[in-house]
Amino acid sequence: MNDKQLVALRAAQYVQNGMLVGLGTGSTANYFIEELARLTREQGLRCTTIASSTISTQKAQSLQLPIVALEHVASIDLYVDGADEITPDKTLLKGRGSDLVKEKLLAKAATKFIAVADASKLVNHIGQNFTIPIEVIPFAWQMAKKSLEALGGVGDLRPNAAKDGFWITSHGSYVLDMRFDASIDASTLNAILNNTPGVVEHGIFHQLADVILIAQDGVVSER
Ligand SMILES: O=C[C@H](O)[C@H](O)[C@H](O)COP(=O)(O)O
Repeated sequence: MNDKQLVALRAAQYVQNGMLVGLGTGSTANYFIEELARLTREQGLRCTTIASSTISTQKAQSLQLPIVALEHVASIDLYVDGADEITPDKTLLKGRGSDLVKEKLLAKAATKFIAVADASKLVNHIGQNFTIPIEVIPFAWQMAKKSLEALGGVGDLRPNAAKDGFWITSHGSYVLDMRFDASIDASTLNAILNNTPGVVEHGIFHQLADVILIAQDGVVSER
């Protein structure tokens, strides 16, 4: 069993009968979805799920997990998702994929948000290994980019896979992938991005994770 699978299995132990459980997106979240399905099948666990992406919806449906749509729900019991970076103060960087908006809604709506990752995701500061994904309204991208450049941001629109156009998220946004000076702390950067007109959502998940589960060389630790 690899570390991503191990940590996902540990997160599944937090699921109790009757819970409404948010499903993240990515390879670690996929292991969690598979384990929920196994517990449902083999141990009679009863829970309802809500997915952060089309791909996680399809995965849950293919495993016969009960699923409800986001628009029917105001709060959930538990959300489990992976991350691209995790800092010592439990700030996450997410959004390598296309599903930031739903991921952050579920993270915020959850009574408990558990982030799950292998140790490769641990960093000292946000933006250490990846650019910050910033979803922008398509018609606002130039103005949003200029605002962020004035604050020291450097970056550009994410190209699509064929490199003949721009990446479109599941919410219909463009993505600015930007770097900022490492001296800007996550709290300040979070506030800057929250207050920039044209920004729909961004990949800094600050003060949202309640529990971080990290697996390293077959051992899971909680922080
Ligand atoms: O948008 C992508 C999500 O933030 C993922 O949770 C993140 O990229 C981690 O993915 P993985 O579990 O595949 O490492």
